[in-house]
Amino acid sequence: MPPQPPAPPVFYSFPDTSKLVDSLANFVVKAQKDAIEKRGKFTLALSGGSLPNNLKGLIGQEGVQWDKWEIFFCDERVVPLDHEDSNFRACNDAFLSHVPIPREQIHTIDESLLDDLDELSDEYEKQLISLFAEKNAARFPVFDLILLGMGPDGHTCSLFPGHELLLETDRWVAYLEDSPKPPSKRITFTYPVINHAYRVAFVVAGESKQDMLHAVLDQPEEGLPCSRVRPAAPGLVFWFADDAAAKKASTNVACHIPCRCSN
Ligand SMILES: O=C1O[C@H](COP(=O)(O)O)[C@@H](O)[C@H](O)[C@H]1O
Repeated sequence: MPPQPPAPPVFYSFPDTSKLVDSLANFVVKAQKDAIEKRGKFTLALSGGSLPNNLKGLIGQEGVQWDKWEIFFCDERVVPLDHEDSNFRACNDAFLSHVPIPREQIHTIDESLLDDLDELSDEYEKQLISLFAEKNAARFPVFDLILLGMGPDGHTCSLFPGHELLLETDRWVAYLEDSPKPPSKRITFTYPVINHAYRVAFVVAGESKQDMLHAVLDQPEEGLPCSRVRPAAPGLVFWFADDAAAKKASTNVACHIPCRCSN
């Protein structure tokens, strides 16, 4: 059977971020229920930036099996975990420290390797291998859900427009020393990881994202970092956007209404 084309993105827009936060929480609770029923655990990758605050709707949610969650970070700044630039710290302050996920199931970079980016990214990749290779030596890690942001310049994770890492097809975790957005040293998932997830959800809010969201949805041929997120079928891409960000977004997306996510 020929490979299935990726399904069109499912696009949810909301009048304000509080409704986006509630709907995102419902979506994640459903995704973790589905994953745990089918695979006994929930593997989730988190971004930094504006995403952590949008996860607050999960705090105190009923029916969540936190002890079965495994957390990775889609990208991380090469700084100590308590540094103000750390994506772990941002997620921990806003969300992780408020829910009972065992700390050993929150996979962070090895702070002893901050001076060696090659070793640092290799070690983080080994953490991925040890979690996912349990499953008959998977060729790629298959996350149940990857939550992504989108910068005003179109970057996602630490994959920036025009950067050579957009073409990385071998390493699962790569490093860069020339991030146009400070800090300059980062590690990041690559598309082989992102595009093997069961579900990927972008969370985008604010007027500053308007033009880029329009470009990503309406000019996919531009090859912007977010446009390159096309999980292999049956992987699904979801967009959670507030109306401020969605103002210029395309009308030809699968769903363009504020709704409680049932997916
Ligand atoms: O630097 C980063 O930026 C992106 C986007 O951040 P946002 O604040 O525009 O949502 C973020 O997803 C990534 O994790 C972070 O390292």
